Amino acid sequence: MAAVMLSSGRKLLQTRFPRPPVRSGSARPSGFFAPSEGAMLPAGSFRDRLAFITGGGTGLGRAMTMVLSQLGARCVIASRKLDVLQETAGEISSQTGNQVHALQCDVRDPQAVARCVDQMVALSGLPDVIINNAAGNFICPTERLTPNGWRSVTDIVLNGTAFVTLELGKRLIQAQKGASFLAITTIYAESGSGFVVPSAAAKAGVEALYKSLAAEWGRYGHRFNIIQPGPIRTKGAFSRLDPTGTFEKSMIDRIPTGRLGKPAELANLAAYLSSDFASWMSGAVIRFDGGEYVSMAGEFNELRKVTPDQWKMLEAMIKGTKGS
Ligand SMILES: CCCCCCCCCCC/C=C\C=C\C(=O)SCCNC(=O)CCNC(=O)[C@H](O)C(C)(C)COP(=O)(O)OP(=O)(O)OC[C@H]1O[C@@H](n2cnc3c(N)ncnc32)[C@H](O)[C@@H]1OP(=O)(O)O
Ligand SMILES: NC(=O)C1=CN([C@@H]2O[C@H](COP(=O)(O)OP(=O)(O)OC[C@H]3O[C@@H](n4cnc5c(N)ncnc54)[C@H](OP(=O)(O)O)[C@@H]3O)[C@@H](O)[C@H]2O)C=CC1
Repeated sequence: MAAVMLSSGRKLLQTRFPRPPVRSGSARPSGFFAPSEGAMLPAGSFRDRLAFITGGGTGLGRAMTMVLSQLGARCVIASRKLDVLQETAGEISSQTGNQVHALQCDVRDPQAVARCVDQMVALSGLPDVIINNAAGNFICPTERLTPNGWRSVTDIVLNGTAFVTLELGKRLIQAQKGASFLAITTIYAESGSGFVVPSAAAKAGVEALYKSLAAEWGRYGHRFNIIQPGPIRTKGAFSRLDPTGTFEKSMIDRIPTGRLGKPAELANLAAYLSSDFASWMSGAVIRFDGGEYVSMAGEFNELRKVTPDQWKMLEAMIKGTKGS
């Protein structure tokens, strides 16, 4: 705690500062921002709730399924690879004691989505929580992209999210059941980004879809929110976006909190947004990136590299300038 003193000597307020780095002499900001893992919400927050998570077998989808299951939810995870889903479902349910069902579903195919929802309804009913997390992506100069390459990403990300949302939305409306919809996009959905253009275009489309439905379907008891994660190590993402590992250090260097995110951190935010604690939250777009986006955006942020001695010199030069 640090007190701010007024000139009168009176204490104005007390501010809590993050703990200093553990390693003395370390200049890495990550020491200030240690991740907390473990479920953040009270136990039982999702008791009697059913959650449907696309791409729930791997990476961030797996982490979100784990936290929801720890908090009492029954979960259904769906993607193309049934063996991967079944392994994850078995591991999570044996740890949490709550049911996790694995259903094969290619979200690019609206009929497959309808069949998957039929199977979920037969097993457990309609969901209270829907997380559109499935995605495809790869780095590629846009002039090298084929129409099929474009389709392979946009079909999963934009059409897949739309097919899942339409299928479940219509059935929930028919059943007069409210639900929380969450989409996982990315920070460049807002800025755009070269070299991942199909993903940028599709994720921007997902954001428009979810913001639009937040306005239109609130009357049916549906909330729609979006998380834009920054870099979080998963095999699926890093093997396709930094296959040689060359860019990781420069990426971490531009993140003000000095580290990558952790799947469990993202999962806690997703659980909060999907929970009753967030029942007044709809249409929100939450950037969750350790500060990477603003760090890349600010024109002067590279001045972090200027040393104190260099600042002395710069200040003298600036102050020595007379006139315009
Ligand atoms: C300064 C650099 C910083 C680097 C930072 C690194 C880390 C950054 C982390 C931050 C990440 C931010 C956002 C992340 C968003 C994500 O979505 S990550 C999730 C990634 N996960 C996945 O992609 C999993 C699923 N993916 C797949 O299944 C496949 O990759 C694919 C291609 C999307 C779909 O598979 P499939 O349908 O089987 O498709 P294919 O038949 O294999 O291919 C279809 C067409 O696409 C062409 N293609 C495929 N790969 C490439 C490539 N690498 N380059 C060019 N073209 C490619 C393929 O040739 C096919 O087209 P044609 O038939 O015309 O040949
Ligand atoms: N990791 C990161 O740094 C970031 C990730 N994100 C987003 O987070 C989410 C999860 O990514 P991450 O966990 O890293 O990567 P993964 O590759 O692990 O996750 C992608 C998931 O999507 C599933 N999937 C792909 N295609 C389809 C399909 N046609 N139908 C159904 N499911 C499909 C995959 O399963 P299967 O192969 O079995 O179909 C896989 O489980 C994505 O939306 C991604 O865009 C955003 C920003 C940063």
